[in-house]
Amino acid sequence: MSFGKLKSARKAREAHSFVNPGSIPSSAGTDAPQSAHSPLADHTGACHTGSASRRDDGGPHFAPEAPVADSGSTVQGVTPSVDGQPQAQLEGLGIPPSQSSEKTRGTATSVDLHGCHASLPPSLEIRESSNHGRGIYAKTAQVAGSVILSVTPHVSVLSTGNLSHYCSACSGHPSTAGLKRCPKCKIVHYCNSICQNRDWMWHKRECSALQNWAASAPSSEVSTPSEPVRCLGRILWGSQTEGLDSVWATRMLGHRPDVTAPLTDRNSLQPSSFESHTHLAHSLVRYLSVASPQELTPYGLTSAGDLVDLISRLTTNTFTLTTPALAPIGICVSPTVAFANHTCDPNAVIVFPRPDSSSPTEEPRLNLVALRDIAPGKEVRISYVDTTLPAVLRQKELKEVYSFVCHCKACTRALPADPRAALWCPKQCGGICPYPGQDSEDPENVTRCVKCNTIVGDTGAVLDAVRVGQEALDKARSLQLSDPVKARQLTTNIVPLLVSAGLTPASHPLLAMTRLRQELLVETLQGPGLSQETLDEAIRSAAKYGAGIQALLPKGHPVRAVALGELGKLLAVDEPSLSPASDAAASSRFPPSGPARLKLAHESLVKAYEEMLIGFGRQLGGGQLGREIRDAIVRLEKELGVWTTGIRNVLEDTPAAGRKKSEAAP
Ligand SMILES: C[S@@+](CC[C@H](N)C(=O)[O-])C[C@H]1O[C@@H](n2cnc3c(N)ncnc32)[C@H](O)[C@@H]1O
Repeated sequence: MSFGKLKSARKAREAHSFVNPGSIPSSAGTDAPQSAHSPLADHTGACHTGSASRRDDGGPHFAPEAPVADSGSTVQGVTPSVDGQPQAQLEGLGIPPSQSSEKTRGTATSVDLHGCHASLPPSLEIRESSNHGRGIYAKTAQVAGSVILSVTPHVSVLSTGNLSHYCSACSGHPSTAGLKRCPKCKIVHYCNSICQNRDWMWHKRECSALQNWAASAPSSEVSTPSEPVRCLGRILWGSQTEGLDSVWATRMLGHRPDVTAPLTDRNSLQPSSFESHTHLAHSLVRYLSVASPQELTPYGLTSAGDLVDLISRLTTNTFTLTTPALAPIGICVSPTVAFANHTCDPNAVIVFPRPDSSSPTEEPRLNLVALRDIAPGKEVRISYVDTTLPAVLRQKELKEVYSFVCHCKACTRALPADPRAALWCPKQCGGICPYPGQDSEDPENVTRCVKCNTIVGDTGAVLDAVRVGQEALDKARSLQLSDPVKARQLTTNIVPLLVSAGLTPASHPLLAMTRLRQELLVETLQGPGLSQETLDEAIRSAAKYGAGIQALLPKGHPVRAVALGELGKLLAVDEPSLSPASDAAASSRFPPSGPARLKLAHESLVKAYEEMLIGFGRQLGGGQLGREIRDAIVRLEKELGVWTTGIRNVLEDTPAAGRKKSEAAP
């Protein structure tokens, strides 16, 4: 199989995360390119903002639905911008400090949506509970793999680094014809004039704002505003277009608490987020060319505080926009899906599968898919964070970004050891030991195998390895694009260190490091210098990552399906140098060579396809990725057939040839 097929999967870095709901990845400067949630986080991200839908005439407009809280991903991690705004201007905006406030919520039952969420099918309803507000509930049974809800997000924007690689209207990634650049701003790109015309209503005002921003940017690195800024721009211009009194705009901007009282405002901000929100507010006013808070009135905002409220809602209610293979490429807002609440053991996920049947004018299409059967009356829950992370890290993110403490079973259940934070038993009995506590000075700070009770000797060394691993992971991620060679070298050094410290493949940060290593190795395979050694090392990383993921995520989880698919694709790549059949060592080596390797590839791809039918929607055929995997299976079966036929011929020919020879002998 040719190598090109790998490319589509290669950047599916965190699969998990926010919606990706899971997420808007935390990225550095406000105006530095930001990525969405980590892919591993369950892709979930919700939004709190309003909704807009496309008109039949092709022009976008805001639907008459009110915005609601979204879940999912978020503009978390929006940090101070580097746009050159002097800090003193922050005070000038008069943004008030965070205060605590008490939220009152009704107890129980169905919520009157005031006709605001026409996109909600009859199989679902919104109910409100006393402890986590409104949520999506199944009215009828939902089977694992069924699409519970499918909507075109009201607003979606690409992350800055992806603006020239994906279409700003449909988020497509045309491989052959290439993308056409907007001749005016020279920043956004489209598949063709259909996509360009469809986006014009959104892009019209954005186009001049982008040009103004670039003209005043202090350097080329910050010549494009970050995606949260561009997303907010589209939301505000959209509110004006639709009318500030429209249901969408009023809910979006918090004008009508009778229709919806957004859960998130500046009062629920964590102190850690306040600075980043303030910087985002600064970037936004610059983008809108607003010189004072008074000039925000045409957008329905009466003060800088209103602006911070809006940013807070965006932060907790934005979903990560991903490719069909879960690579985060931007953010989007869907007020209806934003009703979905969080759990670390979700029964649903958000994906963007792009099935064969999809029309580019409806893409990007967000699909909420059931991961397991959901009985009538049960709440449909997604995860806002990467569920492969240990509870302590999940809780930290939920608190900082979404301002709540998760009390789900995965967070509260007293497990003897969570595989996300575990070591192998030092006696190698097959059991695992939980990570020791943080206080390595404490003589009582022991950890033991949950199976045979053996005590881990040097807990300090384990804690050191975990800390060094986390630092190296952060560093390698930050270098991934700018200096991939250095990033790869870091993974080469650190993975063995974590393994020798005893960490299991599913534990953090080893799992994430293995994944990053796989990505970086796959990058090097794209060029002409494909070596057997690098290919095999990429396969080993993919296999270890796959084993870790399978220990943590349920069957059918899209992240797990993608991991299996990537392993299968790597195994199916033509080997640059086949091991000679006589090489005795080759029979016990992983990965195997020749037909054994192809068989393994076939097994992985078939498993991946079965799981994709769940995670990416059975009625969508697993989406674009499912289609690709199915085609890869067919190609591989042909290839395996050739091998099998070749072997059969050799077996059949040998005695026959011998027979012929002896028959011919005088
Ligand atoms: C995207 S909204 C979800 C819809 C929200 N419940 C509402 O009524 O609008 C995200 C917010 O819902 C609340 N939430 C979601 N999941 C929760 C959970 N498991 N426990 C407590 N609060 C939760 C938090 O306030 C969070 O910031």
